[in-house]
Amino acid sequence: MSGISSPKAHKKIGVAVISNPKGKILIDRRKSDGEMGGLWEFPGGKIEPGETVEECIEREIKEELDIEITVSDRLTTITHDYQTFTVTLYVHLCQYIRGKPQPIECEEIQWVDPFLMNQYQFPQANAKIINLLQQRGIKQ
Ligand SMILES: Nc1nc2c([nH]c(=O)n2[C@H]2C[C@H](O)[C@@H](COP(=O)(O)OP(=O)(O)OP(=O)(O)O)O2)c(=O)[nH]1
Ligand SMILES: [Mg+2]
Repeated sequence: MSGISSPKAHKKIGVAVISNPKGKILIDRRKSDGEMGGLWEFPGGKIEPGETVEECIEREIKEELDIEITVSDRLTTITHDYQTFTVTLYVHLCQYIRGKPQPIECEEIQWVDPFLMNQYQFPQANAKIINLLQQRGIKQ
């Protein structure tokens, strides 16, 4: 044990669970070269200073996918410790309104049934989101 360790970065992320009228949810695959490369995620990104979570989600979805959505209730908030940083995901349910999703910042996009999400590889922090979506699916 030696040396001074600087605290881990803590990223605060607005995350959109966008559903369409068929009950499918939009996921995107992260670029293969970056952090968590090639993993699937729910679209979203870093909350900027002065921004609400809802504003962040609307902005990120326009920037990343160029579609129009409605941001509804918070589904959950998850804090997860990765090896090199900590992340808090502020996850909101959202409804797809219009526009064809464009893979502007990602590798690819898919609409998936929540019960088929186990076939996709997501970051560790996402397990709870997927469980919640599957529980909701059963209740409906
Ligand atoms: N968007 C999104 N990010 C997620 C999910 N699960 C998860 O662990 N993350 C992590 C991965 C990234 O470290 C971070 C989001 O980073 P980002 O790459 O979308 O955001 P950003 O461009 O604003 O951030 P950065 O490149 O400046 O670090 O949150 C998820 O489902 N969606
Ligand atoms: Mg992002």
